[in-house]
Amino acid sequence: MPPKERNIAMMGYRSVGKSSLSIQFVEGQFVDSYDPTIENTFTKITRVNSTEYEVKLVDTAGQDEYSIFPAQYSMDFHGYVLVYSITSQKSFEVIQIIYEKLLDVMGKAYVPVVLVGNKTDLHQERAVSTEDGRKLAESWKAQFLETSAKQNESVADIFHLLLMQIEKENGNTKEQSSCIIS
Ligand SMILES: Nc1nc2c(ncn2[C@@H]2O[C@H](COP(=O)(O)OP(=O)(O)OP(=O)(O)O)[C@@H](O)[C@H]2O)c(=O)[nH]1
Repeated sequence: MPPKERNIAMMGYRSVGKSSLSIQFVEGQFVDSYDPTIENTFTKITRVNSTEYEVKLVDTAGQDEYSIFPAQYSMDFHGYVLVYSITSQKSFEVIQIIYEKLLDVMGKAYVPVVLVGNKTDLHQERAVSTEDGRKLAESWKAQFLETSAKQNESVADIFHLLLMQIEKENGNTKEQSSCIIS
């Protein structure tokens, strides 16, 4: 069977680590420099349980509270990774605005989303509590993870959870049990 194609967009405020998470997932490395993204697309074959997926990952340009939701990201996407940095309250506020705009532009009450609080290695600079992140995700009925792109902590789990969430949305629940990522 050919892999299932899944298109996923990474969204969030500037400099929260969208590119770093994408590169860590796809290439298994962390580059400690900052180069603002315009748009990048990555492809990776990944397996969740016995199903193979071809993930097309679109790393978008950072957005702020004034950005209009880019129309090109409202079509042909199966799910969204919404990223903030645990060191930035502003990025946490912006992600809520991005989520509202996403639902609005999709005209749906539910869209497969994983909320990600990145940069957990910078715990001394933490500005957003785990509890606040979890509560926000609960209010969205979304999955929630805290990650470190730098230390490769929970990075693959983001995509694993989202792929499962997308399966559920498509009515395929058999893959909700135990999971293996490769
Ligand atoms: N300590 C630490 N730094 C990180 C982490 N993830 C990203 N960074 C750093 O944060 C800065 C911004 O990372 P990017 O991945 O470029 O962020 P982005 O969200 O893609 O930024 P835009 O392209 O502007 O939207 C870079 O200097 C990264 O090295 C992390 O988990 N821990």
